Amino acid sequence: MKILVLNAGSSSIKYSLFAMNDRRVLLNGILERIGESIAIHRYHVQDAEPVNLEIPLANHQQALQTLFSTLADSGAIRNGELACIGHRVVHGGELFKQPAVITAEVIEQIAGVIPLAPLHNPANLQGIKESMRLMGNVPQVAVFDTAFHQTLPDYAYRYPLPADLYIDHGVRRYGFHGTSHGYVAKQAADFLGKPLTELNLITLHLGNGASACAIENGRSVDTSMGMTPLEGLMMGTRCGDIDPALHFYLSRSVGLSLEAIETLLNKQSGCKGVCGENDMRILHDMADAGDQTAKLALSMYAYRLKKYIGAYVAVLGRVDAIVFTGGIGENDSRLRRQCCEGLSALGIVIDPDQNQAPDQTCSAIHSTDSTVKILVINTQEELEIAVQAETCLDALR
Ligand SMILES: Nc1ncnc2c1ncn2[C@@H]1O[C@H](COP(=O)(O)OP(=O)(O)O)[C@@H](O)[C@H]1O
Ligand SMILES: CC(=O)OP(=O)(O)O
Ligand SMILES: [Mg+2]
Repeated sequence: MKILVLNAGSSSIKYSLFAMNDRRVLLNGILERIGESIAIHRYHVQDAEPVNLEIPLANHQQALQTLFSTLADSGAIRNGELACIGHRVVHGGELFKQPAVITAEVIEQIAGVIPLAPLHNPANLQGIKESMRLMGNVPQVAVFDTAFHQTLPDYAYRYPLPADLYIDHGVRRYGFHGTSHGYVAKQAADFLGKPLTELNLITLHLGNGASACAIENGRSVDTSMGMTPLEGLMMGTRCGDIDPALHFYLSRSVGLSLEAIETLLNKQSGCKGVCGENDMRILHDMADAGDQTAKLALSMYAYRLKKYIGAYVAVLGRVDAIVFTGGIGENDSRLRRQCCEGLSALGIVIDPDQNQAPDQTCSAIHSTDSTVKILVINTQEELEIAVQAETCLDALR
């Protein structure tokens, strides 16, 4: 059985094809810069050389046509072998606590939460609609970033705002990256040899978008992202936590429109805003060369992360392990060291040598006197989406 997973963003589509019997990646790729004059298609068929092409892709329809013909040409699936397409959907509101087989009603429900996720859900939906059109005979399943956090208690998910904004308009914390937080939590349980239902974890998903999650007995009880993926940690281009009154000031005194503020806080802030770059590798190179703005951005990133670690220790009381994941969490040893520095009073102590070069899939980087285990785990969001899509379809059979 083979499952294709699509992660459609506003200007890119990431995809992976899995053989579910041994969970092997048969083909994966990314179509980037969709809608710009020249788009890029990078893909890798198992056992072949990676391919990097520049091609015109005016829209998602053309991008998906390219994807499906690449799939056909690769020989990775023969007639009827594709059991399912799993789609990442960023926002499921309060409607989706589990993955859902896509029907006209589900499409309508996903469209219904577009106002809560105007930067994400439209692209996810476009990916769904186009693949329904091109591959209508293949069952399709939506897997939601928000679903894992539907276990938050009300005092964690409500904002201190008038109640009708929640009741009538759905204004609350939803949280994101749930597929990743849930996946690394299961991996941590396997690694530690304990049932997940007996573990308290702080999981830190640090990629371009970044979020922290407090997991109590295997269930998400708090998370740093909010109604949208803008709240919480400082990120590559997003500001994270900020004084909400800033918006009034930016509007009244700086003269920015609502759209300009939205773009500023989502795309021009975070590391990029502070030092002009959002790739952590470049930030470190700049800082090593003496750039003060990059040093400041790195210090701010680590400091804000450390505050969330402290907050979630308080939320959980007992913490079995902290898990670093995502491109930054998995690769950036200096950042990991910096955000754990000075936390020995909380029982959190990194081993400098173990921290240098952790194993790719899962490894422990805490010192022997650390009461809290510190793990680096390679997240596999696409594989987890495939597994959840498979489970969702099996439940219907
Ligand atoms: N070796 C590395 N050292 C530091 N940061 C890294 C390294 N490799 C990747 N990263 C960072 O990972 C981030 C992207 O993470 P990723 O999880 O791939 O993002 P996405 O949210 O797009 O899935 C980038 O900021 C990149 O700089
Ligand atoms: C929800 C979100 O922030 O996703 P990403 O990290 O893929 O941007
Ligand atoms: Mg990622």
